[in-house]
Amino acid sequence: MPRYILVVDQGTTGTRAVLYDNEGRIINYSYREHRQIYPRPGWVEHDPLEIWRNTVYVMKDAVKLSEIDPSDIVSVGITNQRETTIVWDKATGKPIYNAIVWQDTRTINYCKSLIEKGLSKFVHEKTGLTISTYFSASKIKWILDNIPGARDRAEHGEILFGTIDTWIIWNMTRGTRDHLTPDRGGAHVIDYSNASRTMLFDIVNHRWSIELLEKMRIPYEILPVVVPSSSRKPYGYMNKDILGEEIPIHGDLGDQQAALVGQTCFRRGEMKSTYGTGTFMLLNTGDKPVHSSKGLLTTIGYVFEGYDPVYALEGSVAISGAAIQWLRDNLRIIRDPSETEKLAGKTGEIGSGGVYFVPAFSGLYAPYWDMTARGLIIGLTRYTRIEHIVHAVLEAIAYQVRDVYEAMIKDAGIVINMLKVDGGATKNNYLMQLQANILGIPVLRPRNIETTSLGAAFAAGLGAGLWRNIDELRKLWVLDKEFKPIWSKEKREKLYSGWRSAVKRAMKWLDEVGELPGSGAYWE
Ligand SMILES: Nc1ncnc2c1ncn2[C@@H]1O[C@H](COP(=O)(O)OP(=O)(O)O)[C@@H](O)[C@H]1O
Ligand SMILES: O=P(O)(O)OC[C@H](O)CO
Repeated sequence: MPRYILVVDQGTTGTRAVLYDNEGRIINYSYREHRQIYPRPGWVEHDPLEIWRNTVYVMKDAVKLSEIDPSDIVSVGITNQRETTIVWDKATGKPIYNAIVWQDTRTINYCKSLIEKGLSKFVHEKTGLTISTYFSASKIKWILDNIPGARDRAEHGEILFGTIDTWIIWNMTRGTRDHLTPDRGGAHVIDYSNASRTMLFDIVNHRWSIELLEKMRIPYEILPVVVPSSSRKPYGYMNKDILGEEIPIHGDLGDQQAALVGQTCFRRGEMKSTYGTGTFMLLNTGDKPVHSSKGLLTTIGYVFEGYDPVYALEGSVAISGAAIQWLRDNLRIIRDPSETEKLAGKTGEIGSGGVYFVPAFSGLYAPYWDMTARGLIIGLTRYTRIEHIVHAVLEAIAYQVRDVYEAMIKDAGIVINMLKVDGGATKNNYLMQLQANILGIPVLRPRNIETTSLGAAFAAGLGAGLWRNIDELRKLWVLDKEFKPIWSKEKREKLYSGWRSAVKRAMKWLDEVGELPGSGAYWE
């Protein structure tokens, strides 16, 4: 009898439902983009109800396209853009505010105040994170402080907080009876990997940090229950109204941790880089957290029932594929991301012609962690054409990975001699070749670049007993193409040092110029 796993991969740009068989092969998938809402400079929101509607649509569509019987789906796995924050009414299911997206920088002044109060060391030791607008904590606080009545309702248990996985699982199980939190209207859960991105979770003792909740005045009552990323007991069952069958949900992972799993980086020292809206490089550091001194985050990789927890060092880059979207949506110089490959290819030996693009749209994340940096294009001359700028945008994606790679080898003290890559932007062969040239090591792309959804399928399938252990999963990774570096060391280092100079100029921009008319991005 055929047996399938249905995965929902809810990303920053869009939502994908993918059906996998028990060999880890994609049977079919469906995808839908959602609106990016920018109410002010630096603010980024999504409509949670639109995301839920899209989730239902893509699940139904993927099942229809696959022509399978939903009763053959043994489990559902969820993976999601992390940190993005939703607070909703437990009774009506209505969000009390839009989802505040991980890239949103409205809480910059609040985060600065936490740093000024000397909380950086405490936060880093407890949560593994650097105080930043990036994580959920300051976003929750913004909603509680700014939406009338929210704090009071939170204290009375009327509203719930969740990251996107929480929101989707709650909606999937809403109205069903057999789930982990019967008093909350649906399964109100978050897995360890997602919890470790809230800046409220104690990653050593595996519990919500009461000290941090008190310091930020966030009521415990609104927090979800933390569950294993792969669980034998389902968190709940998807409501029969959705696909006509009640299907158990056994897997939940933040998308970057899911990609680590999908790339089968199960051993200490194994690493991957995922190129989606942002780029995220994760290194498996085994069952103990490694604290970084070079601007990397320490995070929970995954917690699979029956295994030791796995920690990771993470280099997060906020803007990579998003810069391509910006070329398409804001500058309108391309119609489709794939055009960048051809345009950049036109430049030949000239490359970007001395142009650098620093996409600090949400400040700079790893390894710089500068919330006050803003984007720039530098090195322009009258010679510069669209293709040089496009080239500089692709280079920026690759240079940011080099920055993180440098921090990774220094922090972890290991030799890294190849990089496994995945995510939407890795379709771009030109970008992958640039990446190998800029790193000076081979770049390996697997046949399935939807590694994020594959990781969630592995988590759900392990929980449901479709696969017996992680060794079975390792065999399912298949190489598509290896990109070998071809630049000389001299060329590589010269161009990279130009990048470092460009980054320096983008840093501290808001500190230097203050708030300019029209740039109003702050929440006081
Ligand atoms: N051929 C391409 N070249 C460069 N970037 C691309 C290409 N195709 C897609 N992208 C970028 O990849 C991103 C989508 O990848 P995906 O893995 O689906 O992201 P997410 O999970 O963040 O939604 C978009 O930001 C898009 O601009
Ligand atoms: O939506 P993605 O794939 O760019 O991933 C977003 C990350 O999870 C943010 O931390």
